[in-house]
Amino acid sequence: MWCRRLAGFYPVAKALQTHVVRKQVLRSSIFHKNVTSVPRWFSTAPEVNVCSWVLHKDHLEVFYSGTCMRFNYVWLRDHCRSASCFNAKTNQRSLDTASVDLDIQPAQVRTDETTLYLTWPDGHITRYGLEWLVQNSYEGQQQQLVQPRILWNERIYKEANVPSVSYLEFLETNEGLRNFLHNFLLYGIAFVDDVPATREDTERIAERICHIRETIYGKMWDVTSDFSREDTAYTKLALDCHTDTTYFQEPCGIILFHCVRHEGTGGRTLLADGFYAADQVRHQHPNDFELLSNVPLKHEYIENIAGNNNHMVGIGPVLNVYPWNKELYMIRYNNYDRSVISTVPYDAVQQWYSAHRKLTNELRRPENELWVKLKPGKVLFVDNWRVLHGRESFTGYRQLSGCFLSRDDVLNTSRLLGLKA
Ligand SMILES: C[N+](C)(C)CCCC[C@H](N)C(=O)O
Ligand SMILES: O=C(O)CCC(=O)C(=O)O
Ligand SMILES: [Fe+2]
Repeated sequence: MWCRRLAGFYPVAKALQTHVVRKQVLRSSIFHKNVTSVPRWFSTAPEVNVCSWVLHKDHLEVFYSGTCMRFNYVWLRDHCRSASCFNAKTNQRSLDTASVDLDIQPAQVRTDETTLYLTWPDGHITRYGLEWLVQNSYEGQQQQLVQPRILWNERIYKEANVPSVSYLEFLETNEGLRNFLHNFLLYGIAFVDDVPATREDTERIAERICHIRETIYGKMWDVTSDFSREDTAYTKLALDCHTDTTYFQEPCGIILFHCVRHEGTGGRTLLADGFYAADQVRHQHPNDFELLSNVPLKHEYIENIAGNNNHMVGIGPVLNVYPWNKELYMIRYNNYDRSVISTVPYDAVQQWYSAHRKLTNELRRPENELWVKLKPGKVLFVDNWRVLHGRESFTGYRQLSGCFLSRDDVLNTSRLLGLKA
């Protein structure tokens, strides 16, 4: 663990044991040339949320609310929330960061029960709420998920009995929409029932959340087996699980599928939680996980038919993780659209194929597959950055209406409804 815990760090423990309450002002003269840290801790209160801090040569170490945080001095100056540095109305920085001396150090530091006060050499005073610091420090962020989720296989998803929302609740109540988005964020899939089986009503459902992401497929699209586009999706063939638009630099965040007509057999939809599968790889074969998150790949879409001339290229690894907490945020997996691998030498290529195979094996485990038959009236939302979809081959006329949404926009609406997203 990066952060030194209370029990293991003597000066803090000692300060707490003896309930030392010292409100002191430290002058910058305590920075001795050969001393990298000042071996004295200062605490503000003997109670649970005691704050202790120590000035080091190049950072301020703050212990508060069970978290040991280290702050760079330029950062502390740059994030100043005073009226002259930050516009609280627009939430924008007014301070010109380039005007901050990169060797800046505070002239004075003190804390009380709730706040850290820093006085800078020019006399400017910065105040930080201690809770704000916990929330916004690197150490605090490492202990949090950007997006809390429930990873699932078939059993977990089915046992959760996640309710669908009805067309009317979804359109007419904020609670209906909020519950729907809550489940969608947790599981990466969600259903709206009783939707009139038309393109227009599917569009209405989409636009209840945000505006539609128009792409080379248009705003609303229909998938029929007419080979109207140069892609296997437009046939009756089975499709292995994949994410869509891997060949966009930013793959579409959300897909809506509404099977408005099917007269025939087969055509069930396959869903698999890519993050569940990737997490199995992370635990069982950490090096493979690492490789899949580091090797960038190209995906490509080329079509040349009347009215549709496109050449799209997207570059990025299969697994995308936030560097500070290793949380997965996007999987880019489409073996149909994966282009030439030319970004790594031959020996890494072998390892990459082996890692890719492990992920594929996880994705294809029958117990990880959720099969659903989409019927007219049921709209499926898929988090295309997380959940893979596929389909069984089919016979007869089948028409799938749908559209894409941008992830940013769906998260925006979710946040406005009070959800953590
Ligand atoms: C969903 N919609 C029918 C519009 C797109 C079909 C795109 C198929 C493509 N192979 C991909 O995976 O992106
Ligand atoms: O036909 C289907 O069920 C899905 C086709 C597909 O993968 C797509 O349209 O992206
Ligand atoms: Fe697809």
